[in-house]
Amino acid sequence: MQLKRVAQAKLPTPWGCFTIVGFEEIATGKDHVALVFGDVNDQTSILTRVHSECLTGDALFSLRCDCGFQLEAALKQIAKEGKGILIYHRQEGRNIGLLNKIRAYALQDQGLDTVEANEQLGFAPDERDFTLCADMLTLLGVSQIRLLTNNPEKIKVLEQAGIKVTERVPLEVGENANNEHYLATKANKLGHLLHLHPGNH
Ligand SMILES: Nc1nc2c(ncn2[C@@H]2O[C@H](COP(=O)(O)OP(=O)(O)OP(=O)(O)O)[C@@H](O)[C@H]2O)c(=O)[nH]1
Ligand SMILES: [Zn+2]
Repeated sequence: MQLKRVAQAKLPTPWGCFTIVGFEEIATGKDHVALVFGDVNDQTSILTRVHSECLTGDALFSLRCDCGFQLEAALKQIAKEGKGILIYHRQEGRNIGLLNKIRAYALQDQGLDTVEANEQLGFAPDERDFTLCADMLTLLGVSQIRLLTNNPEKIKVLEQAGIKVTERVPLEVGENANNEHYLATKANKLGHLLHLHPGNH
């Protein structure tokens, strides 16, 4: 276990009242949170979103990516379902950090795609470690999930880490004129399962 559970409190949102649970990585002190809705310990397969931190999309309204739209849609869907979990995985920029993501954006402004930009900066296309998310689920007493994602790699790593993913629930929102090339690269180079509508927004 790489994390400890530290604190929890109510978190009212426009879509319902969640419980925010705070975790700390034992090795580094880095914090992560999960938003929990309803009874997630009833032995059913729990609707879950593993959301990677994206300050620009989640909080600053960026249209370069689909993150903010996915965050809102996932919280709404979990509240509508009456139970579920959103893990807010604090590995910004696919874990290269905010400042390197801005460097990667600058390279994309010069014509590189999201994968080439990471590589030019000396990083793998995706540096995230989803085993931490499996640990958060374990600390929440959840071992079986229906995962809101378009990324098959997330399912693979969570299953290897001992979480049973009984279903993939697609989360395709937020396509726009600014991110269509970015989304196409995710589909073509990173294996994301997306149905895109280029030029049709
Ligand atoms: N390095 C880098 N990170 C990015 C870029 N654009 C978005 N991100 C980060 O990518 C992460 C989100 O990953 P995505 O590839 O959008 O989606 P995913 O989480 O793999 O898959 P879904 O579950 O389908 O959303 C967040 O941490 C963003 O900050 C970029 O151009 N470069
Ligand atoms: Zn984003």
